[in-house]
Amino acid sequence: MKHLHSGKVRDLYELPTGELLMVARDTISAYDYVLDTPIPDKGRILTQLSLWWFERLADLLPNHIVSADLPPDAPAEWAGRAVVVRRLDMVPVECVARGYLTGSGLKEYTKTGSVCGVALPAGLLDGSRLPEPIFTPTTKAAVGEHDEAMTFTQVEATVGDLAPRLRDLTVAVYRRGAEMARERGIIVADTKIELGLDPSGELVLGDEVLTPDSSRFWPADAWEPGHAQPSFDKQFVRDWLTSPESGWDQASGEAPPPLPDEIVEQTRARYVEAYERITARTFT
Ligand SMILES: N#Cc1c(N)ncnc1-c1cnn(Cc2cccc(F)c2)c1
Repeated sequence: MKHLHSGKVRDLYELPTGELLMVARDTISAYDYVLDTPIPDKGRILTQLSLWWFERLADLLPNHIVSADLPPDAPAEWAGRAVVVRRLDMVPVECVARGYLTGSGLKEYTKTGSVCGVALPAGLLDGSRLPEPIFTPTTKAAVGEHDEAMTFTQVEATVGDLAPRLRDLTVAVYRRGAEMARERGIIVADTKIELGLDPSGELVLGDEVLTPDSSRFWPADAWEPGHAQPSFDKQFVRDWLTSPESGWDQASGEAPPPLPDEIVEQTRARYVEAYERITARTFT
């Protein structure tokens, strides 16, 4: 099969049928680096979680999933982490919705009092819940570049009449995911979805959806506005990398060192826990 694209943690191939195969790797990224040490089963866990969400979002909009069965000419090791999807004409906007303020949104808010042109109440802190979830689109930056915030006017200039539908669908997907995850003790602070047009001009949900790679997952019981919230899945990795034990100096510009087995195991357990809590299924 033909290799089309490699992201930090996923690859995209074209099948002889013209459909695409989206393959999730066991890699994890932290501090803008793809770490050398894989997290066993991460690709399978997040693929299965995403498939579970696609089913629960099907009443909101159609999706690109064709099959979770491994195509005949794909390597057996991809089983459970490769999904056949139909080809879409992807919208050139990263569709992001935020229910909480942190990261680049907080940075913009601190400077301007708004995010992507949306004015927010004064006095919000890192991790504050927003009065309502907001659409905070960005450009699709080239590899190695950073996405740039877009105002709704810029989205309209880019996609025309699709703009309000991108906004409404992105916020609706976020609301559904955030509500269901919160009932299971996980805050989804924000999420990025990919939308594309099918040949009939219908907007279709692509990519992966509501995973810890496409969203910020926070443990609800640790939520406390005013400082950076602990990541549900990446905190063990972040804490070790920034501890003296790793010997890594982030300011050096050098790539992080390999992770100890203990950190790998704890991180794998967090992915399993997120999957099992949200889906109420046992990961096997
Ligand atoms: N999903 C989807 C999709 C589709 N259904 N049709 C056409 N293009 C795409 C598509 C193009 N880039 N990406 C991002 C991406 C995803 C997975 C792995 C990667 F390396 C990169 C998605």
